[in-house]
Amino acid sequence: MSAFFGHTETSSRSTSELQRFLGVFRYTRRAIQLVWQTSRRLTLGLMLLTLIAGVLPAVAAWIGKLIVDAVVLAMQVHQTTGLVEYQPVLNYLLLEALVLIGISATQRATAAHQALLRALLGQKVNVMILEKAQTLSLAQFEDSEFYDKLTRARREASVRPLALVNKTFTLLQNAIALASFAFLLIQFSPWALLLLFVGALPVFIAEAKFSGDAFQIFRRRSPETRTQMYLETVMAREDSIKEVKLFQLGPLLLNRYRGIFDTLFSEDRKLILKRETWGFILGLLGTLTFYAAYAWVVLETVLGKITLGDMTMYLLVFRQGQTSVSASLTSISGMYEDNLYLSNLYEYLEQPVPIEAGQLTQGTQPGDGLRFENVSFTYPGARHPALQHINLHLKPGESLALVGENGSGKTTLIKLLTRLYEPDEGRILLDGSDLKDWHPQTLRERIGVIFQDFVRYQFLVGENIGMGDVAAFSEEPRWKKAAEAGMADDFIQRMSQGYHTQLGRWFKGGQELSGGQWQKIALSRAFMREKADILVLDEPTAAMDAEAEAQMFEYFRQHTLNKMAILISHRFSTVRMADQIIFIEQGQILEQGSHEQLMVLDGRYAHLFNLQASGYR
Ligand SMILES: Nc1ncnc2c1ncn2[C@@H]1O[C@H](COP(=O)(O)OP(=O)(O)OP(=O)(O)O)[C@@H](O)[C@H]1O
Repeated sequence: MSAFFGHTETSSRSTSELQRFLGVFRYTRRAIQLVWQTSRRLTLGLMLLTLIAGVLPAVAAWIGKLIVDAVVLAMQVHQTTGLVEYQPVLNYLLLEALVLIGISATQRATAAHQALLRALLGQKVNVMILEKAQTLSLAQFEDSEFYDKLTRARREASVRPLALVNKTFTLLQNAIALASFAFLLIQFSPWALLLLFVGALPVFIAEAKFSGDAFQIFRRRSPETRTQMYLETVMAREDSIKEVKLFQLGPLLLNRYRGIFDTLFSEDRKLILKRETWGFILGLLGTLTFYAAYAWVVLETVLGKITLGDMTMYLLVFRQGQTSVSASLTSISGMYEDNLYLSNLYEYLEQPVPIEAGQLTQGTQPGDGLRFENVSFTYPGARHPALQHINLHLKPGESLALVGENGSGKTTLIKLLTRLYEPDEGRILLDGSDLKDWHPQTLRERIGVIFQDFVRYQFLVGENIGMGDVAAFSEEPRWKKAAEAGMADDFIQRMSQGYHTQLGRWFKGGQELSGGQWQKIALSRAFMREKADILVLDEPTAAMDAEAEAQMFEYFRQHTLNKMAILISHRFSTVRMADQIIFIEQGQILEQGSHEQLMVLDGRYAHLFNLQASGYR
């Protein structure tokens, strides 16, 4: 045994191991609650079937005994009197057949209940996972440890709650069956009962140990599993296959994919072989105890202490009892495993959600606009700050352009403004009040943002635009108005089904758009937000031709008279149109002012502007 467990355990250690083992069952109650909430009728049905299925085998064994005894009696009667008494035996046979039909009907009904519950529960848990995802912050999604938790929860947890409940019921069923077998067996000898339990114990201990190991492996390897999933996506998705083909990345990626599998598989193989070998060896103990009991019962029958009917019954009861004990113990160790997996689901569901406690729907100085006061921010885990001591003021009706090299912090500034992250230092004020104090809903309604990596929804063209304002998601006249502003109306009109054309390649009849066309869709989405008075465009025009970009920005300025507009662009021909320009370098404001002021300053902005202008000449 010590080779199996690797070391001898001290008693205090075994106590804490036992506590840990029992502690893991705490999710059983919650899983049952979850199943109960999913469907009371099905859960009750399942419980009832469990009870019936628990009692019927003992009844069948009891009738079996009556049949044999009736046969023996009939044989004796026939030998002594010559009479043939079929009737009692036939009656018992009929009864036994009915009980067996009952058993098979309960099995089918149980399977049907389980299948229905599985579908309902899978959906419920998936919705819970997705609902929770909506409440989490962007920073949580970017944290790889948290992301692992989410992946683990999504992969396994939707089937685990039902598995756990099924096992709980199986345990209950086996416990009932065992109680009824025990009732019959104890009349033979209490020792036989003890033998029954002792024979099954080693298998159980092995099972519990190995399921714990399997879970630890599952948990530890989730980064590898995630890499596998990622490689599958890269090699089999339409948006990456282009590059994979042209760069001939297939073999390289496949090799990496195979490599991960090989490492994981060799670990799996070790565990499987160990599990099954020990299962067999320890299972032998069970077989041995069965044959010991067999010999004992046979001996008692030969000695005439019990009838032939009793012998058949006891043997049947002992064998089925043994199956029930090992099934119960396997259920328990399986429950242990399911509980471990479920702990993962609940760890995810109980992940603290950032509290957005603000209540303001109006600022203390309406009309003051947007202010950054000494704002600094470092990404979690990053060594250098992404933004440092940012100060700016943008009044209603003004436009601001952010320029700077790649990675200088422009998008980060927008992420802070939209509260996807909180500043580490300083404050961001809207109409005189800290963004933190604003009601999140009001704030979201006031800000319209299109990021450079905006989402290309595989929905209808119109819906892609409608996404900009969920309240008007399906309002066709609004789609059109926004599309006109975003310069998308022309090409949409020319599409096969106009605003009802399906976009993307995922679904039947979907049409793909060019990069610039997608950007026009994204821009139109921004124009859907009629109520928003802060409009942010983070390089949404990079794929458009220069003329379209200038035209768009001009339109944008005209239609955002009392609004605040923030634009990130690498094109100085557009940037120059903004009232205020901020040049950011390595997270700090290097230069700030209007185009004219910055040109007079003759610094970095003027240098880059002239560089680009000479390129155009
Ligand atoms: N989610 C993130 N986690 C950690 N660091 C990040 C994250 N996003 C950006 N950074 C880092 O913060 C810095 C600023 O990035 P940001 O995206 O704000 O640059 P940018 O000025 O918008 O660049 P570009 O012109 O390329 O869009 C960069 O050094 C980048 O590596």
